[in-house]
Amino acid sequence: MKIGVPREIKNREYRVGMTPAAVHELCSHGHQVFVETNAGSAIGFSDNDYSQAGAQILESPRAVFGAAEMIVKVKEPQPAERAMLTPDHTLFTYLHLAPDKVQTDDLVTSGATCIAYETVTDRRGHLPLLAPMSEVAGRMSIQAGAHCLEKSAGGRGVLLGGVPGVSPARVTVVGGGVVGQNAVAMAIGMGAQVTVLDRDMEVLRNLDHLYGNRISTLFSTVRTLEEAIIESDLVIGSVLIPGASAPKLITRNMIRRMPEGSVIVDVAIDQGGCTETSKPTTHDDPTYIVDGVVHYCVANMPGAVARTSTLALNNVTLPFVAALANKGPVQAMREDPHLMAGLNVFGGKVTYKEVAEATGHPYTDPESLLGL
Ligand SMILES: NC(=O)C1=CN([C@@H]2O[C@H](COP(=O)(O)OP(=O)(O)OC[C@H]3O[C@@H](n4cnc5c(N)ncnc54)[C@H](O)[C@@H]3O)[C@@H](O)[C@H]2O)C=CC1
Ligand SMILES: CC(=O)C(=O)O
Ligand SMILES: [Mg+2]
Repeated sequence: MKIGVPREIKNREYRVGMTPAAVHELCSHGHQVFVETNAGSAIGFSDNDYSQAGAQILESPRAVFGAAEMIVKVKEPQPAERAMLTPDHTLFTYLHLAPDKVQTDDLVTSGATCIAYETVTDRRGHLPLLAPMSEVAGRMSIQAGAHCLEKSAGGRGVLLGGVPGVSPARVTVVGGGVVGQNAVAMAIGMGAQVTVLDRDMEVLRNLDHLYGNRISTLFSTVRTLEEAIIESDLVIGSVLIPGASAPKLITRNMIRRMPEGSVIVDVAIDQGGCTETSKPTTHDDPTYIVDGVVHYCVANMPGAVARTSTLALNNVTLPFVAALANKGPVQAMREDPHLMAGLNVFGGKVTYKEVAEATGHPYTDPESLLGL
């Protein structure tokens, strides 16, 4: 198969869809890989590294899209990239379609086969292609939050760990999944006082087992959430209902009652955000203030630590890229229901229920389309 790796064009996005090691693996299976010039140069993967791995370097995104049958990326395709997609393309990348009707409409119009990393599943029902970026974003969320709590960033001037004789900051993590668990680990490491809310008792039991009375766990209801939020210095928004728009659990009324200069890091912003006041921001301009509360809502947080993130992402995507290339996308999905769970748009039809519901497109069952 002919595989294309364009340079990412989202704001401050330095990750790349395939590392030279991944390219080498694909080429050794007999595939052809086309990499856009400088696709990885910002994180130490030069054009020469890719050439030595067996790739052909092309000068423009148009040349890559023109040469390739499958496009392997990191972030959702931007408008200029969507305009280059055709029914002959398979697109394998993060998509986050539910809160993004415009992108969904464009992918439907393109006729391409669009497989979203974030809805591919595994045997345990987890999301293996989202997990490494959630690990990164969860760890970063506490770093970002600690910085936003500083006065110069608009925060209330609180140190997460406090000092002897002065209480530590109160950190509330809403959603104890992969982002949440990594945020908890960092917040504890920095000496904060941590509360985690979730609706899955197994998640809360595991956290309790790990940290005992170092943290508080709360079953998430409107009441417990409200009580925790209004007392927090730092809130991490990390809920997810796979494929769906994030529920707006944290209301404007709760935010109004938080202390002046407190901080919300809404990691769930890529699915639309879990507060009523969240809107996506960029690494260039990551925060804004509503009712005295600093909001950090960067939708591609792992892009800031792009080398670590690219290596972590390739560890999990490579087996799927290889299966798609070796078998062809339709056969690969027929043989693997977990890969098929990633199919969001196919031949002009929306094949993921939550995306169809959120964007007003009719839903088509992927099994029927793939002839199962
Ligand atoms: N902004 C960024 O750069 C990045 C954002 N993310 C996003 O972070 C979000 C979280 O991802 P993961 O931790 O991997 O998901 P996950 O599925 O591992 O965890 C989500 C948790 O939310 C919980 N939850 C669902 N409804 C809830 C409710 N009403 N109250 C409390 N908890 C509830 C679930 O039980 C689950 O434990 C996703 O939207 C993901 O796309 C991930 C990586 C990077
Ligand atoms: C998951 C995601 O949105 C990211 O890594 O940018
Ligand atoms: Mg206030």
